[in-house]
Amino acid sequence: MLLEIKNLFFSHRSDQKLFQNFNLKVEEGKIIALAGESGCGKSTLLNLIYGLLDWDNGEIIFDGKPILGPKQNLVPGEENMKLVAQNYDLMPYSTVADNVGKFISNINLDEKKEKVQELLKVVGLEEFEYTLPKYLSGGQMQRVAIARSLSVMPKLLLLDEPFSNIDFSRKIELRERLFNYVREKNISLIISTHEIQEVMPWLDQIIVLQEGRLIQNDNAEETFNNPYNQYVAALFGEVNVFTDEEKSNNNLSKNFWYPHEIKISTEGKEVEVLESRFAGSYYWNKISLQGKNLIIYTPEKIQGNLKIDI
Ligand SMILES: Nc1ncnc2c1ncn2[C@@H]1O[C@H](COP(=O)(O)OP(=O)(O)OP(=O)(O)O)[C@@H](O)[C@H]1O
Repeated sequence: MLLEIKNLFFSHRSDQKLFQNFNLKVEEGKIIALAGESGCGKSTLLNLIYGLLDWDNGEIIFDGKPILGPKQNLVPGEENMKLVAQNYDLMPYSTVADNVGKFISNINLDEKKEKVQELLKVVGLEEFEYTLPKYLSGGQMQRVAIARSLSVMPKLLLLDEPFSNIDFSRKIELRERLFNYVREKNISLIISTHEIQEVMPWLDQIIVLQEGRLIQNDNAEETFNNPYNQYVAALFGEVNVFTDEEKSNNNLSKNFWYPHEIKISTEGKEVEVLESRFAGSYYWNKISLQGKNLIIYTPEKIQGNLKIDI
């Protein structure tokens, strides 16, 4: 096991109960998303794993050794682990290349230069090699910090919202190159995100936190298809929720239905279309099933009274 958290208790303040007897095991070589709504404890958990916070009770074991908080370990951080936090901590008077190469040994300068080039390519910053961080955008600085963290070939890389400042088209390129790179180098990755859809295709596992509790820990498909509760389902976007009573009254197989799962059909339950709006690659529709409003996506605009398959 690469990482094991055992019976961890931690709160930022005495009136807060964030992690209460928290347990987690992470195997080597996995790409894992740490998901959950804002404030659920994602950044805190990454900081705990990296040894930046002192916890009240419990253990964090990384690569067979206990992680120590700042009270016991004056220079936080582990040799085989890197954290890219939301502040990127770049050296302001050094170029992008020097920042990326900060942790790479100077013994073989040609090799170092090659490695820096390779990493700049992964994050798409080849043209900014000689630029100083102050001339970079927030998203570019974030990418420099990611490249620097990869330079040491950590066994475990912790990325806190790595795409938060990066625009959509760049994000698509970056995520593919980044995930392929860590996979190729067998670097385990824990990436915190509240945009789970953005990283889904690359994930081995999703860990869902709700107010400091681990409520689901499954592969992406299982988490999507069998969300533990409404909170988990809602991480994937809009969701229609049926109570147990509504589920049995309507003879449904499950409580949570994503909009794309409910289809217009020639036979089925009668519904009234309340709204139908263009949403790009689909129409977003609000329909009423015996007074219960549902959201469904359709390829065409719909109206009037129709039937649905659910
Ligand atoms: N230094 C701190 N002192 C006191 N409370 C804190 C501190 N840092 C975080 N918190 C609180 O702890 C809880 C968890 O915060 P954390 O930043 O870990 O959440 P998060 O899931 O990473 O949120 P986001 O997605 O918005 O980054 C929140 O309620 C937050 O207000």
